[in-house]
Amino acid sequence: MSTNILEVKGLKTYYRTRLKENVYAVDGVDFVLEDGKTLGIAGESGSGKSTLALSLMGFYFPPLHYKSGSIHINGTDIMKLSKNQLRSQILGREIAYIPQAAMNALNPTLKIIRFIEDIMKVHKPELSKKQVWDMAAERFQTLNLSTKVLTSYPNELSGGMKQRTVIAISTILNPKVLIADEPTSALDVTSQKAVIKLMKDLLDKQFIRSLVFITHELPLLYHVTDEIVVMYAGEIVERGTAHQMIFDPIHPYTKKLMGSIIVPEEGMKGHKLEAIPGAPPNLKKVPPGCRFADRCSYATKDCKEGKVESRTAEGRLYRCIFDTQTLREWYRKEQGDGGVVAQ
Ligand SMILES: Nc1ncnc2c1ncn2[C@@H]1O[C@H](COP(=O)(O)OP(=O)(O)OP(=O)(O)O)[C@@H](O)[C@H]1O
Repeated sequence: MSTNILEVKGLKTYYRTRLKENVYAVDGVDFVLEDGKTLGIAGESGSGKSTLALSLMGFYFPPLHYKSGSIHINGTDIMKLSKNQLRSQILGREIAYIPQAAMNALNPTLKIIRFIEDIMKVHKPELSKKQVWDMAAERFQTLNLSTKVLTSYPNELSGGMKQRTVIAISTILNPKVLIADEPTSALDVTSQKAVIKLMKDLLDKQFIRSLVFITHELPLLYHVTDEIVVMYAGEIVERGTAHQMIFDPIHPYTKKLMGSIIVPEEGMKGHKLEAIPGAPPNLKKVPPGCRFADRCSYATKDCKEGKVESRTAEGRLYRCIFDTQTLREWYRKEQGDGGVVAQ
């Protein structure tokens, strides 16, 4: 029987700005991640991906606040834990998180081995310095990273190597889930591929069991994840298998997101490239109906005014008032309009 390593129900979190306004960045998110599975989270900048990641880790420090909902990590309700319990029992062991631009946050005055020693001092204090070195060297070798990296300073490493090193350090305790926020952004294509390969190696060698990979580049997820969710304005608007989401998106936003990609990935052929007109709604005051309605060419009065619930069809979930048949019919009529097909 499969178990859920991550279970999120009705999660709402928000930022309280200095002007005392609330930004509803994660606004009623539900999803589960089964043990052994990989999940991609995609969406435009500002859709709430990073806030969702921070929220999942229980990182509630002003201006970020928890409003409601539950987060279970491997069966534990993390909202019931103290900050200390969260740090000693969950973070690093059950779940590890690599924030955006983590590679640039490494203290430049410390050699890489020092970061690993610091983790071990907290989690495995019984290990000697030599044992920590041997363990780190073995792990780096297994992941095809040179052990020379361990004695290097962060600034001596290239961007791609720094990112792979951060990933290796963050997973040294074999967490069950790794949440990686934009781990490939700001890297050249070769380095991006090396990072993806490293993620796959971590999964294959069971150093991690599950992965949540966040990116604004939806097609990249095809190579690493079983399923993808697309976020828009703080909500999940569609969830399906990676293949469904990339080759047969149903929600008009996912469809447009795929149509706006600049560099189609291997195995995909881009159609007419088209930017998504307009901008996402202001998350301080979200519209009552579908949040994408103002940018959607199919939107009606009902979309703008009525509450739009998630619905399931063909094993996927999407938030739109139209059924899949109607949407597909419209897409067929506009064929060539921003779709992506398998080559
Ligand atoms: N510290 C903050 N204070 C107030 N609002 C914030 C803060 N950080 C983010 N936000 C707002 O929360 C919303 C969600 O932002 P978030 O960074 O989670 O989006 P994202 O999808 O991860 O975007 P990106 O890909 O650019 O990181 C946005 O409207 C953003 O402006």
